[in-house]
Amino acid sequence: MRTIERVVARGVVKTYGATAALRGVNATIEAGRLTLIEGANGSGKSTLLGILGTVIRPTSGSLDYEPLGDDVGTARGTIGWLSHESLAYPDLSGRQNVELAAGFHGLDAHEAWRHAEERFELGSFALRPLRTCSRGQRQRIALARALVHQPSLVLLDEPTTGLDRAGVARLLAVVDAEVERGAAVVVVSHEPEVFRERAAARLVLERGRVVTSAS
Ligand SMILES: Nc1ncnc2c1ncn2[C@@H]1O[C@H](COP(=O)(O)OP(=O)(O)OP(=O)(O)O)[C@@H](O)[C@H]1O
Repeated sequence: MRTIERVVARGVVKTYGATAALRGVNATIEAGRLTLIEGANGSGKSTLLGILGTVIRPTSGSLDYEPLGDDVGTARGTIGWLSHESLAYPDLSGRQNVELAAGFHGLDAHEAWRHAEERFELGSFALRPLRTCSRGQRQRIALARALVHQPSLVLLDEPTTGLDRAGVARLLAVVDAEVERGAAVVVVSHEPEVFRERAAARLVLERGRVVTSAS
């Protein structure tokens, strides 16, 4: 699989009717480091993550997934996404969800499950229908699913949601391992202090604009 080394957003605008969610965002996301996106409710964080993840089309502006280029279809195969709506099937078990995602990426489902089970410490809860799992358990399965194909761009929207202290510690270990592996990891969080010390770059949004960009 070809990998993304850098994502460059230039002049990205996204409007929903009369609402301007993003008003000309310039940003560079680099591989091998954690980029933290911060901002108040409604400042455009999830919209920006959605655009980086190719699930939302910008109204104007451009995205370049270096060295793959601007074709979102090519980039999509190497993106891992953890979102509010974990995009998983509630009637399937966690294991089936992970195996399905592995199959989607052309991986051996059994092998992918064994690896995910060990890495994310997925206990017997992962064998029950997802809808019967707690929020924290679902979040762990969603993370396992998002990372099953070793994506080079990892997008995590509010990844601490529903996690207890041990869960947050486990999540941070996964974030560190992904950065170490060389992935570009982007986190949107209302708890930025949890990530700040390991974030090599920060983007602070205010009403659709980047007001602080530090690395
Ligand atoms: N599908 C949509 N249709 C209409 N307006 C939208 C849509 N998605 C987002 N918006 C608007 O765009 C703006 C930015 O929303 P976005 O969800 O990106 O903000 P956010 O910073 O992630 O917010 P939060 O911290 O509350 O999750 C908001 O004013 C929101 O109401």
